[in-house]
Amino acid sequence: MTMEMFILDETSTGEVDRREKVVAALTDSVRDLVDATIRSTVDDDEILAVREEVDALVSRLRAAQLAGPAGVRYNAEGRSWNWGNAVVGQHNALAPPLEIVHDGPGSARADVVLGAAYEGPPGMVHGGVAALLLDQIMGETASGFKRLTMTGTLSLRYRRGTPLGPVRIEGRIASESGRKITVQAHLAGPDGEPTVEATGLFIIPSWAPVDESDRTWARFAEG
Ligand SMILES: CCCCC/C=C\C/C=C\C/C=C\C/C=C\CCCC(=O)SCCNC(=O)CCNC(=O)[C@H](O)C(C)(C)COP(=O)(O)OP(=O)(O)OC[C@H]1O[C@@H](n2cnc3c(N)ncnc32)[C@H](O)[C@@H]1OP(=O)(O)O
Repeated sequence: MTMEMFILDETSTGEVDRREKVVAALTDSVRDLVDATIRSTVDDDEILAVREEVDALVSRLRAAQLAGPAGVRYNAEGRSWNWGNAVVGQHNALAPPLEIVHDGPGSARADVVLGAAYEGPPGMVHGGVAALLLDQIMGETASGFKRLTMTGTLSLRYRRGTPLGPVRIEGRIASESGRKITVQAHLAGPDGEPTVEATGLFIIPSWAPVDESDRTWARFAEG
């Protein structure tokens, strides 16, 4: 991976914002479709009929497609967007999506409601899903959108099961040394007691710009 993998896209911010909203609304409906599919008890004939309609809708969306994944894009105005991201992607129905709030330097949190699509043990959040969400918020905490960081090592302690439903995730930078940033985080259910605790080492890759005033990063400023 190199900086060249971040795509400079000439789309204007106004157009990005407009398109993001339109497709995000469709994505919400697809999330509903996923939940409805998991929990549906309609009869087999109805399932077959719905499948035909869904297949027809997929064909319509396939009429014009990107050649590969959505990637991370940015424009000259400083707007960046990663619509396909597995956790925060506004156009990815697999993403809850997590809306991460940056409270200040080195601190971030997110509130999300996890439904049937995120189940592992009965009625509980899948352990891999907890790791996925923690990884993203910890990566963003380390980065603060002022530098590029990648997960080096992630360590999780699952203290208790997390019930499906409302979940809060919080992360903060514990320490920094050169290109290595240690982040601590936890995930908690409605009672606020941490159910999963995490420590991660996030690394500024050797090929990434480290100078926070670097113009490359100015372009990635929160958008
Ligand atoms: C990515 C999205 C970007 C979005 C851009 C737009 C705007 C926002 C900007 C920022 C991003 C915002 C948020 C972050 C987002 C998302 C979170 C998702 C995170 C992920 O989902 S990300 C995927 C999983 N992640 C990987 O896919 C990593 C694969 N891997 C590599 O790409 C390399 O492996 C790398 C880069 C890790 C290191 O490569 P390198 O060449 O820089 O490292 P080098 O050898 O120089 O080592 C330097 C010192 O780190 C130590 N060290 C090295 N590796 C270590 C390890 N793994 N664990 C512990 N220590 C390690 C050495 O021991 C040495 O230590 P010492 O200096 O003490 O000797």
